[in-house]
Amino acid sequence: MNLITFAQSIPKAELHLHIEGSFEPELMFEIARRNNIPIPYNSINEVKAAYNFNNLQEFLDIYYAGAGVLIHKQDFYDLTYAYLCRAANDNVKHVEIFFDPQTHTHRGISFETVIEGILEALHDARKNLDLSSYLIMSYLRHLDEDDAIRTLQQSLPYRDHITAVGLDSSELGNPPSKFAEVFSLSRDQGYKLCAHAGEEGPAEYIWEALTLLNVDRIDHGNRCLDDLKLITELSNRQIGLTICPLSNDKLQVVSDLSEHPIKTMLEHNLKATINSDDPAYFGGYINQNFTDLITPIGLNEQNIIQLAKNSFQTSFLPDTEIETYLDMIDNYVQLMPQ
Ligand SMILES: Nc1ncnc2[nH]cnc12
Ligand SMILES: [Zn+2]
Repeated sequence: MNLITFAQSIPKAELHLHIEGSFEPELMFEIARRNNIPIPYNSINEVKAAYNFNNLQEFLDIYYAGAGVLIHKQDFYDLTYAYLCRAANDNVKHVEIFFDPQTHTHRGISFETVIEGILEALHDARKNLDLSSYLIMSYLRHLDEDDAIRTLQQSLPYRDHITAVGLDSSELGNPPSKFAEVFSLSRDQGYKLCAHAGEEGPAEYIWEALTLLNVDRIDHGNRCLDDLKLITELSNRQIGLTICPLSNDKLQVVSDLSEHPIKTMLEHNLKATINSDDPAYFGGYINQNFTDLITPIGLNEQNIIQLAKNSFQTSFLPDTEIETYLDMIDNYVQLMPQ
């Protein structure tokens, strides 16, 4: 079996996926049409041509505009179910999905509409696709902390359906320290914690996420490699890093995929994982992220096995379920044809 097929077929978890970032242009056109919302593009090709970004903010401007056509519970259901089908097709067994409630509540869409559409799709995928899933509610860091606290309060009726909270959007100038209180309140509610840090922001933001927010996992974290002490801390504590190679390439976090640091991270014993972030905008889902790295950085079979194991080991699943998935990977490796 060649390495590409090996990476595509290995059981894996996806831990860094913004549901709004899985909005394919075809579905965007369809939902815009049925909701009677004009969009500033004449064709799918015109949309795709606009997906050319010099940095995170240029992407976010287009991403928030795209999310603006989502109005009804059915829209959120369709968006989520479409992603889950693609994930299952990539041999993803468990997903931990971000949603950005404030992106929608600020447009007058209720928290209930958003979450109920998403939860119904997650439920159907458990049944129809045998796909396990958790939901992560992400606070928008370009807004203030009081807004995040109001969002936390809105989430409480759904407490049992949300596993963790996250922190995303424009990183530079919006350090984790701005959100220390809402993260502490979220932990009091029993939510697990993660935060985007060190994507465009400095290693210092990763320290803040660890020491001021007390996160269980870091999203991205690329810039940890600038700080030897931080590498040691992350490695000693085996903190998960949800790395997104195609995102890093498209947002110019790395100059070229051949410069991608994930292999170096594994060499430092960091718990790196591969994820797709916003696959509709960055050119591919999780398997594309694996396979596009194989040649440019020389990802080998052992690296692929390690990345797949890391994805379950750093998930929010209970230990017994993690063990079951690790056994599934071992069986897959043992039984694969040479
Ligand atoms: N890569 C990313 N970084 C920060 N916020 C995001 N929201 C969606 N994708 C994001
Ligand atoms: Zn992200």
